[in-house]
Formats: sequence, C-alpha cells, structure tokens
Amino acid sequence: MNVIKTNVFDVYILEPQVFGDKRGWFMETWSTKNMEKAGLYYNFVQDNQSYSATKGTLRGLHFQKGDAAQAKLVRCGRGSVLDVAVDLRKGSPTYKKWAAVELSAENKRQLLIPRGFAHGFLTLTDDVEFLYKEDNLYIPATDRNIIWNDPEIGVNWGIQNPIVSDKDAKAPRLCESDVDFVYEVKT
Ligand SMILES: Cc1cn([C@H]2C[C@H](O)[C@@H](COP(=O)(O)OP(=O)(O)O[C@H]3O[C@@H](C)C(=O)[C@@H](O)[C@H]3O)O2)c(=O)[nH]c1=O
Repeated sequence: MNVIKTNVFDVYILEPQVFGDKRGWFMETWSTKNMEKAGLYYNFVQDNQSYSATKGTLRGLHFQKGDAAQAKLVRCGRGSVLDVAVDLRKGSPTYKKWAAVELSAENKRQLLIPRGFAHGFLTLTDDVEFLYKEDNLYIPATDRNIIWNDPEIGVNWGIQNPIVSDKDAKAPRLCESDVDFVYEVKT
C-alpha cells in the first residue's frame, strides 16, 4: 500500500497494490498488520455502502460527536467522487482546513480520515457505489452535519446546486454546531 500525505494533518491517501492477471485483478484494501507497519492503527468495526444515482449528488458534511466519533476509510467501487475531509479538531495545525481527493473505481484510491473530521463527497458520475469502513458504530443520537457550503470552511466543490438530502439541506453552520473535537498532540 502506498501511503500518501495530504495537505491536512493525519489524513492519508492509500493506494493499494493491484495484482493483475488474466482473470482481472486483486487488491488488499486494508490490512491491520501492514498498516501498523506504516504507523496507522485503526480497529474498524462497521462497513457501509451507499449508492448515488445521479452525478452532482452531495452527501455531507457528516460526523458523530464526542466518544462516538468515527475514523473512516473510504473508497469508490463504481464511478467517481470528489471526497472531502474537514479538520474539526480545535488546536490542530490544520483546524478548519480541508482535503479534497478524487476517488474512483478506476484509480482505486482510498482516503483515511481520523476521528475529529467532518466527511462528505460529491459524485462526479452517475451510478456511484461508495464503500467505507468505520472504527466506531453508528449512533443516531450523536450524528451531526454541517452545511456543505459553509463559508467559514469554504470547500471548493465546483458546484452551486448539488442534490442533497433534506437533512443535509437544513444542516447548521460550523459556528452553530455543538462539535466538540480537540486535537491531541501525539507523543
Ligand atoms: C450513516 C448511517 C445511516 N443509517 C441509516 C439512517 C438513514 O435512515 C439512512 C441514510 O442515512 P444518511 O442520510 O445519514 O446517509 P448518508 O448521507 O450516506 O450518510 C453518510 O454520509 C457520508 C458522507 C459519511 O461520512 C457517513 O459517515 C454517513 O454519514 O441510513 C444507518 O442505518 N447506519 C449508518 O451508519
């Protein structure tokens, strides 16, 4: 696995090694043993998949607050997306900064997003299947969102009127949110 730093602290692009043969290809998308060798320790406990029918669909920006926070390993199994992670950890050197990476079935790139981030993606094609692992379970009472076009964050989505859920259309701004993440300095 090729581990590539992004412009945001603790967010990494993971590029799997792809083994091609006459049948097609094989790749490991996560191996605890190999990733620990690279200093990445995650215990994933939930796997999710979503389908978005139409190009220009935006899911986000989402997180779970407090102890329910979730690290995510995300990828695209069909189509392509612009994937975005926003650092919401107060005190982080990259607080409120965002990483945006194209993930596609073709490039097989994954984004590893630690706890303390808001996450969202915009579909760049029709028929997007999005796959991800999380290191904490879904707890609806802790589920939070921030409006995708919050000017305080300023993600450059490259779209004015995405298709969003009713819930995401009504999301608060960061300054109205009860987000409570704090950056922990690694020793
Ligand atoms: C996120 C989630 C939703 N659900 C249910 C609740 C709801 O009825 C339905 C759709 O939920 P949502 O509208 O929140 O789905 P969606 O907008 O796809 O939410 C996801 O967005 C991306 C960007 C993320 O980062 C994920 O963590 C998650 O928040 O699925 C679960 O059962 N388990 C889960 O883990």
